[in-house]
Amino acid sequence: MSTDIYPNRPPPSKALLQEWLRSYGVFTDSSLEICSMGGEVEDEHEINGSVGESELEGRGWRVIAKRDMEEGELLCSIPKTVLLSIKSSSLPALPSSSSHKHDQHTSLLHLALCVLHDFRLETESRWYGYLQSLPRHPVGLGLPIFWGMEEMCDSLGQKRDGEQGLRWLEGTEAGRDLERKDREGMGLTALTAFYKTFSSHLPPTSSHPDPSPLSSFLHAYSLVSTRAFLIDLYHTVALTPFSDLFNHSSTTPNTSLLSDDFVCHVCGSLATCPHDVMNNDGVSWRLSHLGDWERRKVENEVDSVDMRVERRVADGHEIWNSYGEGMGDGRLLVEWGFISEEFAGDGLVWDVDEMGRREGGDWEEELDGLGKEWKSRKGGGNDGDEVDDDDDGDGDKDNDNDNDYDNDNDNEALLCGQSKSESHLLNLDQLGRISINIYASLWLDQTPKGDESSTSSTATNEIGSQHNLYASLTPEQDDDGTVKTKIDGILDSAEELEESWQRLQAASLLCTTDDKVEMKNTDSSARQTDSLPLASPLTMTGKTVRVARRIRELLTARMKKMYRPDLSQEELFILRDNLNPGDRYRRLAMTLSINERGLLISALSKWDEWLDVYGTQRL
Ligand SMILES: C[S@@+](CC[C@H](N)C(=O)[O-])C[C@H]1O[C@@H](n2cnc3c(N)ncnc32)[C@H](O)[C@@H]1O
Repeated sequence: MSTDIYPNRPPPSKALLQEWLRSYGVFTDSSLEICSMGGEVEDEHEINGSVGESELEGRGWRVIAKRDMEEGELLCSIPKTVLLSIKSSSLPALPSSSSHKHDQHTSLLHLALCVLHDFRLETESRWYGYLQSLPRHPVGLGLPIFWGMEEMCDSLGQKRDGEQGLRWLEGTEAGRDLERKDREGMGLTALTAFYKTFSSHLPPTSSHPDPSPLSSFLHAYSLVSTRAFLIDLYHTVALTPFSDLFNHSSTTPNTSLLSDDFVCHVCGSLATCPHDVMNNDGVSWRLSHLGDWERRKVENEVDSVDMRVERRVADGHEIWNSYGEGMGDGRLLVEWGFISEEFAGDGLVWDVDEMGRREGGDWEEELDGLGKEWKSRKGGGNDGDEVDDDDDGDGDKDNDNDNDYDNDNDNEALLCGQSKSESHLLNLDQLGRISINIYASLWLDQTPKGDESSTSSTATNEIGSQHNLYASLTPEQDDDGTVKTKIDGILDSAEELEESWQRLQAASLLCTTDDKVEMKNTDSSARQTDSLPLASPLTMTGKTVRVARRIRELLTARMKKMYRPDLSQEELFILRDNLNPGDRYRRLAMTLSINERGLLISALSKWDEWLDVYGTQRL
């Protein structure tokens, strides 16, 4: 099945795009070269090696610097009059429908309808020179939401590949994201319903007198969802010609989109306009936050979307944009149809309700308190605002994996602090460390001493017990008899855990395997007298040990949710490496799954090592 987009037009042409950009006054630095992404061997295999250059050009572009480019240089400047948005499209306004509320998601759907309208106008559209350059294959651009969907597949083989790919996404961050999208009405059902409601609203054109199939709308939606940017209060999301040619890097982007968003929401003017309300100084309230010089500038300049070099690029290297901070592969796959394996973002995430907590209220307030206290115990200070200055000058995506967590310099630790992107997140970070938020949640679930019978370490329903303990900061008596607040109790326990882990690590470096075995079999109090660091472990409080066991269960349960959890990493690698060249979706999904399993395995091995020594203590 295919779309009815440009059925009789030539393949995407770079020359036509460049001519169109020039004619609409788009500035691009002369040292930027638009190159095809389709030249990879993998792609050639996919279409049996029988492709010409023009066909490859339909598979997407990237931008290369043809000289060294320094910080601050202007890469491109796109007048906002060139943007394709709901406001600029010639599609007549949609009738208001009570069943479709107006939010960012419906804006994307609406914009997709506008784009389809302009596709249907073919050469009569003012954006033809731009739209003809956009990728046409695969239909739906290979976004997982369409994997296995008959209308979006070129062949039975592709359908099977998509269906299998979806299985491999089970239990992964991408799989969870797809489920969430569906739950929140942003899945395939919602897209199909939208098109069913509004397709009759697309006017017939001379090239397309008949309605377009659903696949055309879904393809237009994929283009919008993978290349539209949030611009300003007037356009909201829009397609921005040329700016959308830059690929994404999560770790070392060279540039980002710059747009003044404080335009008039009625007419889009950046300069003072008749819709503005003036303050006592005769200045529009909308522009009153600007200094005199900046105000004069916005009153006189052409309003544009700009991109500047923010990290130097070396001659011959690709220029990477940032589609957003802290983007992990799960999200990249679901929203943009690719993975970068840069291991950025928050790692693996658990939902609040999976942990038996409720969003908002006491829980989040107390997490704020916990985060603050954790920071101050770890020495405050570094809020992670420091500039990443490790640029080695080659502009390469060197995988330097910035630490995304406040005050956590110990990569080997068992625990990490709160995520900078979302302080309430319950996650296992990219370094295999459990967040203090998860630790706190499980710590609170431990039944107070005296009711040990219900704290079996294997009872899975322990996650989910809602004690509402966060509601109180009242001091209480802990396992060891001391009286402390909940937050102090949690952090003392976390510190106790980390200290014991550090001793274990130090001991592992110094001891032979025999020593370790001996230690495992020795009563902890007896070990205090030995001279090696290994032989001087702390005596853990029972609650800390119980939490450690629950963390182990949490990690194991997550692993079991994945497709074929019985396979080892080695077996998975062999399976993946033996896939047919055309099994693109399966390869992507398996790679994501293998990487997430690797993270779980590395975290599990740390907790196993710790429990091997401390888990045998009598609780
Ligand atoms: C805004 S466009 C970027 C330009 C695009 N390559 C093109 O052909 O015009 C976003 C799409 O580019 C591709 N892309 C972006 N960054 C990528 C990366 N790091 N690796 C592979 N593909 C990438 C994905 O297909 C994504 O949906």
